[in-house]
Amino acid sequence: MIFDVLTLFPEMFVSPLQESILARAIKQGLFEVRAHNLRSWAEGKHLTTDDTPYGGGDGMVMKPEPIAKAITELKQQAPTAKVLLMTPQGVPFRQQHARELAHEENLIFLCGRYEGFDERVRQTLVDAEFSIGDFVLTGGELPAMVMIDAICRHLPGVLGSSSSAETDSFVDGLLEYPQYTRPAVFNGMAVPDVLLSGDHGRIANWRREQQLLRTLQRRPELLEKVLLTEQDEKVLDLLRHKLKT
Ligand SMILES: Nc1nonc1C(=O)N1CCN(Cc2ccccn2)CC1
Repeated sequence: MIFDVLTLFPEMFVSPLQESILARAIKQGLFEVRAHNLRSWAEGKHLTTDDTPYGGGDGMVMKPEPIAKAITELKQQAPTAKVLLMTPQGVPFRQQHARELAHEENLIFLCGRYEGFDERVRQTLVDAEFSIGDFVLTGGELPAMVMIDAICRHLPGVLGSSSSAETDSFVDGLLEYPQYTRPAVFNGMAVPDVLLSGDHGRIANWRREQQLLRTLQRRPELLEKVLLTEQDEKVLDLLRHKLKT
């Protein structure tokens, strides 16, 4: 997988990729991130990339020409690359998108600053628009890095053997169960006995119940979309009853 990023701040894509899992995966050649400065495709004495909005108003709008030139050039090397625009007006980015996008060979991320891009960029050059949440950031770089991180976890070999993206929160549509590690007692708080029992059937049931409880308490709306077994439904009825009392 090759991620191309078009940005005014390519340096923002250096240190997050020099640490931990992502750094190791890059070293192993599992994926590559190429951050390009949009200014390289700008014209004129000052290499202008933005201008004032037609119709007046505050802020600056990113000019269409440099972006069109950049995308055209990148697509010469990767004609099937999907162009993704980071914007608060985008589709809310979800785990399912991360899983699907991990199957692409090449993705091009368009990171905006200021008030965003000239609408003609969006209409003619962008394949999909994503938002990472209903809040306004200073630019599209962090959203692009968030998406790259989430997508990479689904690339073969990135998470290594010890864990898998298949057991993530949201994979089965439920929130994750609580995790514990040594010591067995910390500040007077003991690890639940079931986890020390060695009874893997009981542990699996306890973990599933904890997922259902946590999802019911924190994100009940997710339960509408989840495929639940009859056992799950029974547990949920009990939990709802307990929560009422
Ligand atoms: N939340 C988010 N999830 O994705 N992006 C954001 C986000 O807040 N921003 C701030 C505005 N930037 C500039 C901009 C504005 C409009 C159209 C395109 N670009 C983009 C990134």
